[in-house]
Amino acid sequence: MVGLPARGKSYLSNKLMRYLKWLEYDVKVFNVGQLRRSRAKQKREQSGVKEDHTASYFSHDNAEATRLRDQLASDSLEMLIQWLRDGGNVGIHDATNSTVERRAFIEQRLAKEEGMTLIFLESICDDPAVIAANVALKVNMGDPDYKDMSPEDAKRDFLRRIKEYEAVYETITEPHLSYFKIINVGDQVTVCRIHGYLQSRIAFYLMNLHLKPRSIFFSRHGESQFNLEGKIGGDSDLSERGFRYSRALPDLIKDNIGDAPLTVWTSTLKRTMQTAQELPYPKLTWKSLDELDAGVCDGMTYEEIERAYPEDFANRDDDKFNYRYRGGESYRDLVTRLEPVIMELERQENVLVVGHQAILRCLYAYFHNLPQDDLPYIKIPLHTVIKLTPKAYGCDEERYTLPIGAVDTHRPKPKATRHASPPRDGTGRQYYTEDA
Ligand SMILES: O=P(O)(O)OC[C@H]1O[C@@](CO)(OP(=O)(O)O)[C@@H](O)[C@@H]1O
Repeated sequence: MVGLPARGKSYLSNKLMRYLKWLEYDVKVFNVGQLRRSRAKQKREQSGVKEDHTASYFSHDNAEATRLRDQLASDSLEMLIQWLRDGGNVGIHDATNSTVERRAFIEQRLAKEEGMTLIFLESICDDPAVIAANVALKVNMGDPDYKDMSPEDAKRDFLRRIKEYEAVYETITEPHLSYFKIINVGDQVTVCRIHGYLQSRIAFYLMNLHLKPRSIFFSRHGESQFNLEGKIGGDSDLSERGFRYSRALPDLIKDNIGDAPLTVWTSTLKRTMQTAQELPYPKLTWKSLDELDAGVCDGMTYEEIERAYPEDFANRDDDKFNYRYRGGESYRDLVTRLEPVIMELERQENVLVVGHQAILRCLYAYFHNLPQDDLPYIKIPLHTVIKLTPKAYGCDEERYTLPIGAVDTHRPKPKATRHASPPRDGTGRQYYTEDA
């Protein structure tokens, strides 16, 4: 990363990490500010010495502090390189890296490693509202740098820190470097020496980002005939209760967003289109939103599948994310199929996706950064609207359940599986961090 403090570098690092992880790359952010704070904490605990990390520490006239900061950035880079050597795919060095000299140092260090590609991502931001929001986030989110200061003093100090960086900041002009430059989070993206699939995907993703406030609504279709009969897949009509849900949905949405514009997305299957039919908004039908293809099991109940294909049934319980139905799909296949949908969801403003159980689990897991093992078991009940509001880190969530009965199609995770998932923090919320 390259950029002044409060330009959303950590925001972009974490967002990019979430996207690439969802696409199954192994990604890690190495935040130099976090390293600085954890080392200072260690020192305080061991020797009682409390380091001063107020703005003067960030002054480039302060030779000793500059040496310390360069050392931290270098140590963090070494950790990143080691992590890549151990098999990681994408390491993100989240620091200011705001001078030609610092970038040259990184370049020289990486030239010694075989098979590693270096790309800079510079975040430039001259929108005062975005900068002010980032400053407020830093000051008001209990950042350890400012835990002993009043919010006013913290803000003053942080603005001084920004000034210290402005004094030496050099935007990327080195013509030989590979880089993306992103201006005001998605308004403009410049790419230089970007090649190949992964790099192009990243460029494409950055181009579609925006910070406008908006909400994303998820609803499964109303209860279907197949849901009532416990059958999976198919293309059945809604049940009588499902149609009642489709008639009640417009008021629920209207109560929520008033006259704000909204686009409704459905799959090509009858149950989602019937659910959306009363909604007075522009609609888009996506083949990519069709439910997970259950192959030879399409139209069967879980009991029938267990009887006809006992081994498959057990394998699915054993590793539901990877299990692919005979002649059909796995959840892993769905994630690949849904990538264009995610890209478009990032670009859009208010959207209501009227989808299916498996499809909505995949989309929901992206927004909440949930691990693969948990993804196929996420609860997406019928007759419930889930509202996600993207925030600086992660999403706020509200759920609205309409009082119209429906069957429960959720099968819980069996108790003992061979691939028990390690405990992970799947909230998607990250502590707000800044530069070293
Ligand atoms: O992966 P599991 O938990 O089986 O859930 C997916 C299933 O959900 C269902 C309902 O059981 O979705 P939908 O309501 O859209 O029909 C099936 O069609 C689909 O196969």
